[in-house]
Amino acid sequence: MPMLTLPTVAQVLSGKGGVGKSSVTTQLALSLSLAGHSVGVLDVDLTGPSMPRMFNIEDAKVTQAPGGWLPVPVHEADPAAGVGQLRCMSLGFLLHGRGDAVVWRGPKKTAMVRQFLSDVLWGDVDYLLIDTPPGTSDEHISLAETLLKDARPGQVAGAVVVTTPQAVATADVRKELNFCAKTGIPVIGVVENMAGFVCPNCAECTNIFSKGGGQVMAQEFNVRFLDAVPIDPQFVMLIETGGRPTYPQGTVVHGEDLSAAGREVSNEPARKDSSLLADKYRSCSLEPIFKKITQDVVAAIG
Ligand SMILES: Nc1ncnc2c1ncn2[C@@H]1O[C@H](COP(=O)(O)OP(=O)(O)OP(=O)(O)O)[C@@H](O)[C@H]1O
Ligand code: SF4
Repeated sequence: MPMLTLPTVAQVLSGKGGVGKSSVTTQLALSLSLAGHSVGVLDVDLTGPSMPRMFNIEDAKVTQAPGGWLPVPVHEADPAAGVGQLRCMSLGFLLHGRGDAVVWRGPKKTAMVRQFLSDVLWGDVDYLLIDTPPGTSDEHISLAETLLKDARPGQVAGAVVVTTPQAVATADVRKELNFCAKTGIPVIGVVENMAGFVCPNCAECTNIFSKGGGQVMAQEFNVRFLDAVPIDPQFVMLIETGGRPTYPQGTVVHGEDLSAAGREVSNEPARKDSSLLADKYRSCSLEPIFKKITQDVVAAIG
């Protein structure tokens, strides 16, 4: 296999499922692109690809061009506004239906990961973020083998490791940090996600999943602690709907409050440029935290 021509690569990893890897990947990508960088996101969560939904580009199709696949644009660059382009590649775009199950054995997953790393035409992208499935499965081993064997020196920036604070999560995430050490993947830092819930009414912080577990783990492994990200109901909506328009607060039809469940306005024409997502991201209370995490990641990558 020839040397990879990828831009700087950072993987988002966690030994535990559901801790927010895909959410963190999405926010890092938006934060980087809104800071003017050109960004690619590769979704190697082959059995549960969530990037197309999170970016609100579920119905997009990947185009085959001479030399490889063209990734799907999330938004285009807008130099006047200081915004860089954002592109995404996911197996989700290649499946026939949204509910299709991917039941593949290891060799097929390995082949797909290698193909994603070599055959996607990212173009002029500054950073490539890779969203991974939980654990240390076939996808992780194939990624590590391919990147460390075929990448140029310095091309693989390392891993952002996501955990939630409680011991049951950090126990699994410790295994991921040991995996990084064994395979030689540098750890950029640890994000402690879902660290407390700040009440929107009284600003009281309740530590639903305990607190500080990610920070303690980072100290133990002598790696950078990037930040703690609280639980934010507005953020769930942003991630769940991919920025799609939802009914405004207090929309009651036939006695049903459509805004309460964050129901989407289905007849609203789709905004192809996903600028809605960027707008909602900017107004989310977690934006300053992700902005700081992104700056620290960029500083660490150098
Ligand atoms: N800080 C947060 N505040 C509120 N909700 C969050 C936060 N982080 C993640 N979530 C929500 O938690 C759920 C799981 O997040 P996500 O899909 O990013 O996790 P994951 O680790 O990628 O999952 P998987 O292991 O299935 O790939 C999503 O519904 C997301 O909206
Ligand atoms: S103090 Fe508790 S009950 Fe009161 S508004 Fe805040 S979270 Fe809700």
